[in-house]
Amino acid sequence: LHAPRTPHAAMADWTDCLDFGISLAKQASEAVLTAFNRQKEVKLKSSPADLVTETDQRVEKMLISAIRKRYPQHRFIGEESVAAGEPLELTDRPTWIIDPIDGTVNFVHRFPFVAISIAFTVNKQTEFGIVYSCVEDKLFHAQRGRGAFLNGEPLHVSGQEDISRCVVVTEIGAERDDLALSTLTSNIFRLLKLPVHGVRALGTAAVDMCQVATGGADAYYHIGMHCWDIAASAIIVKEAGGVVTDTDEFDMMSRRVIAASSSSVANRISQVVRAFPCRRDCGGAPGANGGAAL
Ligand SMILES: O=P(O)(O)O[C@H]1[C@H](O)[C@@H](O)[C@H](O)[C@@H](O)[C@@H]1O
Ligand SMILES: [Mg+2]
Ligand SMILES: [Mg+2]
Repeated sequence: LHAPRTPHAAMADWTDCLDFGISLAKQASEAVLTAFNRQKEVKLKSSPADLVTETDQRVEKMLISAIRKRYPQHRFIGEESVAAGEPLELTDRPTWIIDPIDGTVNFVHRFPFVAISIAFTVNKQTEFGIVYSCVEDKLFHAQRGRGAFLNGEPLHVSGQEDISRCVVVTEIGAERDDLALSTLTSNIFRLLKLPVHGVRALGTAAVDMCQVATGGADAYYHIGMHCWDIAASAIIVKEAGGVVTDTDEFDMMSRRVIAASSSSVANRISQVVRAFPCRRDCGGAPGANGGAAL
């Protein structure tokens, strides 16, 4: 059952790729910070709140070309490459899942939470994740089975089991249609009425989710994000002892996620939070879940 399904899995240790990914994330952060206070040319993607800048595109190209030069056989899923028409397909091949700037709205507004998010999968299993919160200079990373770290210090979730003692992080993404907005705002209303201690949103899914790994938040949920927003932070939460789920198994392509300090908190959130229909990023049946509980 555990025999490698492809020759790639025979190379059990991906530390060289992780170290290279971390060095690239630091390089990319320099480019993001150089542009952070400068005038930006902003383009729209899926909605008036889904922005992209030349820096997003340039950073992603830099990351992919550097990785391709070192690992020519590897595959890529990059937010801006997909936006430019590249196919979004996760295979068994070693794959880098890249969000060059997570929090582009923040980047455009100089709201100081922007991150580079890089995940790496083999046989569709995440081997490591890197989230670099550039302005904060906080490098989160995790390697499968080897723990989660913030600037080299080990991370552990809060372990909170009581939803009424939780700080919950979420995002109101780029959707501006009535169904999405009424679903998302009523989710926040129901959580606050439980009550929970607080609801927070930093404007970057990756950094939001890493707060669960630090114990600074106790849960995170999001509907409508994409695989590149959360692929890296998902393994960081899991390696910090947290739970990452959806209705059942976590499926990074489903565009729904719950990350929590404990399964009891994850279960409570899945009872309270409702989803709206989202087309899957790839694979499986088209996104169902029209407003049902997660
Ligand atoms: O900034 P990007 O990479 O586009 O990702 C954000 C997404 O676009 C928003 O819809 C979400 O609300 C944010 O949490 C993501 O970080
Ligand atoms: Mg993103
Ligand atoms: Mg992005």
